Amino acid sequence: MLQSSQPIYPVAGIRTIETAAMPTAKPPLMERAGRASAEEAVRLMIDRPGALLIACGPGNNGGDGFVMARHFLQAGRQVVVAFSGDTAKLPGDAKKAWEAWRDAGGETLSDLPAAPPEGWALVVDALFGIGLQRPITGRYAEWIRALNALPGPRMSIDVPSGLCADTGRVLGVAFRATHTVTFIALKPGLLTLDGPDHCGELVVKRLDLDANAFLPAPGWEVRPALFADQFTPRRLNAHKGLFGDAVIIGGAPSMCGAPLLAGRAALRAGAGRVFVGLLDPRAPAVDLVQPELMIRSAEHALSEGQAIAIGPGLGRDTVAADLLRQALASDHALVLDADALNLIADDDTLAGAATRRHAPVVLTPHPAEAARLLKCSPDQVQQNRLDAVIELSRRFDAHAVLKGHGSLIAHPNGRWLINRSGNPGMSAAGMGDVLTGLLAGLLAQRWPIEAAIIGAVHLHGAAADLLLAKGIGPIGMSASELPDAVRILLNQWVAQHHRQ
Ligand SMILES: NC(=O)C1=CN([C@@H]2O[C@H](COP(=O)(O)OP(=O)(O)OC[C@H]3O[C@@H](n4cnc5c(N)ncnc54)[C@H](O)[C@@H]3O)[C@@H](O)[C@H]2O)[C@@H](O)CC1
Ligand SMILES: [K+]
Repeated sequence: MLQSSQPIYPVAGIRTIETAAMPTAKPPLMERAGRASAEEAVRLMIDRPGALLIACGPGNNGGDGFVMARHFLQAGRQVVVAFSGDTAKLPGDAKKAWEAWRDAGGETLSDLPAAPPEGWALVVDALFGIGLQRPITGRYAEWIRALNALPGPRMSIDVPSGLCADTGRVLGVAFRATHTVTFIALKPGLLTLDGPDHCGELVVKRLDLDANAFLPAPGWEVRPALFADQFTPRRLNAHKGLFGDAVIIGGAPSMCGAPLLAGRAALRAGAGRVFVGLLDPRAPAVDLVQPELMIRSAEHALSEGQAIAIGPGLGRDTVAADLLRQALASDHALVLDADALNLIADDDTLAGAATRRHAPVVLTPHPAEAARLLKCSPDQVQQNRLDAVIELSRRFDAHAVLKGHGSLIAHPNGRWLINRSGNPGMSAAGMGDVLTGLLAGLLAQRWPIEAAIIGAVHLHGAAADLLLAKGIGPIGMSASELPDAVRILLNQWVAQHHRQ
């Protein structure tokens, strides 16, 4: 079954939904959140007898922790609650949750207790959620460090404490959960930058709310269901002309590997023919590993194909700039990667030509390339990856993909998505070239632009995940291994989709 995509809301959106839903919510949202957390915790504690520890913070995230604790107490389970704040200062709902815990006979410790000899059945982080406002210091930082050092499963309520729910940045120090139960909908910071490293397994509890009915989602999680319309089985009476021609331009002297990798990926993604236009005059006339690739001079290749990707190993000299100018003037869908992005960042005329294009443009920068395009530092891009990709798309009136864990996609219509496939095996040279080739390959087959981008980004990560599952990586996974895995997945997905 191709699972449908889940909506993603920044904190401001979650707040809007909460405010709209709260007045009429029966049972109240905090009761639902605490109960949902308890249900998830039960699953994690199967075969783990003994007490669980819940560390509660000074806001409503702490309130969820008190509700959860009460459920376990009432179910006869040993539960220890630590809360170092002043109960008189708890916000309304959290105060009620603490009172209900106290009235049920629960005790609250003002400091973290020593772990029992057999360890905790589960450690629960209910310190901070979406209300985190600044870096964590002092006692809360000490608590988080101590909790992180404990063995066994560790669960975060809503957001790992210390993680910015909008950006995935660690503010000071952050709880490292093995499991995170998040409420109402996904948040961007759980899915990109340092978010996935801190969330562990991520579960969404909607609290019986249809978030989209309160506020249309601005962003979505990437899932194959979003591009499954393109999964067409091939007719028996098919020929290569039906699957389009992809063109890859790049390969200045000593940089021919990059466009060849992209070309191989385009072939494995199903393009009928792939032209690779190389700048290096001494480049080999044939790729002996992949002789199907049609190697041409860069100039010659530009006159072929339905989709062009330019940039891998392109270099930045005047010949490269001139080729880019020609590619921008063509009527084809155009993928700009690597040095094509660097050239545009340095030349306002080229940037203007990219922005004014009628046919679609896709920018696929890594954070350093995005920084050059946005005239800021890579750190600034990483501080808020979502804002950066939206700004890139807006500034160039183009589709933009910001690479890195939790790759982000922004479309000129304002819609954005976050991809969750992929693993650290992809931190290797040539992986970006493979993504560029996949995009060109899907565009050549006339996938609509959004489906091609979402599909290529997801396939790229999913292929690496398939290799990982076979023991090929993360250490030593190489870009040349990805295209074969892409082919396996695409064929599986098409077959699966048509069995449903
Ligand atoms: N509002 C609602 O309707 C619901 C809220 N829920 C829970 O409530 C959470 C949000 O609650 P809040 O808005 O109270 O926010 P939090 O509980 O995340 O934290 C806010 C509190 O922490 C303090 N604080 C923020 N950053 C700090 C720092 N670095 N060091 C020390 N103190 C810091 C603030 O002054 C405030 O007291 C959600 O994440 C979720 O867990 C759920 O119960 C679902 C319903
Ligand atoms: K938390």
